[in-house]
Amino acid sequence: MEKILDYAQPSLQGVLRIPGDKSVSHRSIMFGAMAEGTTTVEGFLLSDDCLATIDCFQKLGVEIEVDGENVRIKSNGIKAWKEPNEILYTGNSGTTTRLMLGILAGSNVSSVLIGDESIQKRPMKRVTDPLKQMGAKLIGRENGQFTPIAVEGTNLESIHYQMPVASAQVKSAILLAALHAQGETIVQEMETSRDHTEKMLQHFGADIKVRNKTIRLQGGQKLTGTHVVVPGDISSAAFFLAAGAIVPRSKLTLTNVGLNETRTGIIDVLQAMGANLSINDSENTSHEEMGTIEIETSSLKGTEIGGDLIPRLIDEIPIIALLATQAEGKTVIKNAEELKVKETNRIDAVVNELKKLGANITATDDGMIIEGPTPLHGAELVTYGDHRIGMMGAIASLITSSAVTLDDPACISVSYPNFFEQLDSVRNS
Ligand SMILES: O=C(O)C1=C[C@@H](OP(=O)(O)O)[C@@H](O)[C@H](O)C1
Ligand SMILES: C=C(OP(=O)(O)O)C(=O)O
Repeated sequence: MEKILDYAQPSLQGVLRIPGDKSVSHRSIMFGAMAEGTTTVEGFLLSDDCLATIDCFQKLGVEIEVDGENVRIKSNGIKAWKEPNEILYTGNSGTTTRLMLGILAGSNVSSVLIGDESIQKRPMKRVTDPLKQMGAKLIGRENGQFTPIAVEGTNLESIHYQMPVASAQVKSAILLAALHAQGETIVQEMETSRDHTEKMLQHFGADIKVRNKTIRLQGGQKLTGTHVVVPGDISSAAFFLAAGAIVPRSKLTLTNVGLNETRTGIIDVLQAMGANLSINDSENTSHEEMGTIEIETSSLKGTEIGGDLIPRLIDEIPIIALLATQAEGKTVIKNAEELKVKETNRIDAVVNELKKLGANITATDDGMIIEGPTPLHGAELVTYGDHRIGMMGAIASLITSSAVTLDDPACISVSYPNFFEQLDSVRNS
């Protein structure tokens, strides 16, 4: 059902505790299911994508109890999983689909993976190709390019793999397969992508070496159940960082924000644009860095975003584009062609929807160019079923001169189920 967002010149004030990181939440379940013993998770993100991951492992016979944001996983390790008698449904989640392929390849069960309409269009060959080189038995639509994909768990060999694309999902699928393969696997990245898998492997007791964008992992290592504290998701925080910067008379404090440096590109961009923000990174209860960020209404200037910054903010580009519409001068986003294979083609979706609001924005082959500042007006926006496009539209509505209609606000629960509740809690008027 559509949602009409009609806010009369609001300001934003208050404190928000940012909900759990989606990438770390997925991995906490996956690692807990592969490990021997009990794993307890604190701050788990109860979003549609992460619930899809839980559902897949429950179908594999892993005992998982969810009590609010606390999750308990009991497993006797990957060899104890049972063959699922149902298809594993990965919903809208690229992370679930791609990482599961790596994990299942080295298990001793046979299974079939399928996702929603968006997942069925997203490229899987980037994962199935290296996994097949490791000996994985995978059969997917169009030669392993798309789901549904059937996986027959088998004994895997190690691989020396030069990543052709900066993708943490590809890297993680290979590393998780490598854990159950024979010999040492080496993965070389062109640009450093998020390293939650590497950090969590260490946290669960594995020996992994990372140096100069080269990762080495010896196969046959056992993981041991442990306690995981999930930091808040900086990709979710990004929407409120942007809102705090562009909505007049605003000041927001965001607590519990994950500050892993492979994810903090949004902070670098806000600083380059001249935003009024401060970070206190003294909270230290997780194996991942976390802290509090304060942001105030800011005068922004355009900036250039490309190169190795892109993987550090890939999911934040929709909201950065909105920021850029309010910045003085030109913002150029380049080397971001990966946006075309996300939940939807995010270059086209961002450009189409921001244009409807009156933005001066042009799509390029590998990104977009935005000229600002431009006053924005209301319009009927399409989310394309993409949570990040939906949240970009909702934040834009805080500064539009008239109402914004979102066709499918429900898609936001893929990563941020309490987004509107949190927005209402800091919004005056
Ligand atoms: O590994 C992960 O948890 C993710 C990796 C990124 O995707 P790619 O690996 O396709 O870049 C990111 O866009 C996605 O939201 C989550
Ligand atoms: C791209 C995203 O997630 P996934 O690839 O897991 O669907 C995202 O959350 O923006």
